[in-house]
Amino acid sequence: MMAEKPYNEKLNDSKNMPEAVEITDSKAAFMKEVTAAIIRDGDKILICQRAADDECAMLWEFPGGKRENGETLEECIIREIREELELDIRVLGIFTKSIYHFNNNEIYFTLYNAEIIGGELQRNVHNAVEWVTVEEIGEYDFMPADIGFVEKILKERN
Ligand SMILES: Nc1nc2c([nH]c(=O)n2[C@H]2C[C@H](O)[C@@H](COP(=O)(O)OP(=O)(O)OP(=O)(O)O)O2)c(=O)[nH]1
Repeated sequence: MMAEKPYNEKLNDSKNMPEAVEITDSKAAFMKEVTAAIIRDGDKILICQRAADDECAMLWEFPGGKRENGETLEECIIREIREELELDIRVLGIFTKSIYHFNNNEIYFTLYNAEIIGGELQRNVHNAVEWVTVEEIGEYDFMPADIGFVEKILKERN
């Protein structure tokens, strides 16, 4: 059993990340594979605010969600973006992977770079969606697990 990590401990260690994680029933209760996307249009990035009645209400995030059984991580991000925003995306590559620990949970994140190839933006689950520049993104209150991602975006802006 892995020792519990402090709430805000983040690991951004892609070297140790497997491409996909086999989740057995005994692990499923505390381990999630989550995909999210940095969707860019010109110099803007699409960010989303979680709904008021949601886990982590009103914090900002990159759109995405949990992998379902039988789908790959790429299929997962394409499905989630379609469900949440009614956009069709093309995955351009992996921006980063990380493992985030909180309470007794582990989230295996894969954050993709993606571009829109179709659809009309709808807000099916979020409280708000905004297109922001890299200069503006630091002003938003992101989910704890995303703070490292935002820092990496800021660092790589040039
Ligand atoms: N989509 C997304 N989830 C994030 C981010 N940061 C972060 O900590 N999370 C967490 C919140 C959840 O515990 C988990 C994914 O949640 P979700 O609620 O979006 O997943 P889902 O669409 O599959 O949701 P559901 O069907 O279970 O309601 O990852 C992020 O940037 N994007």
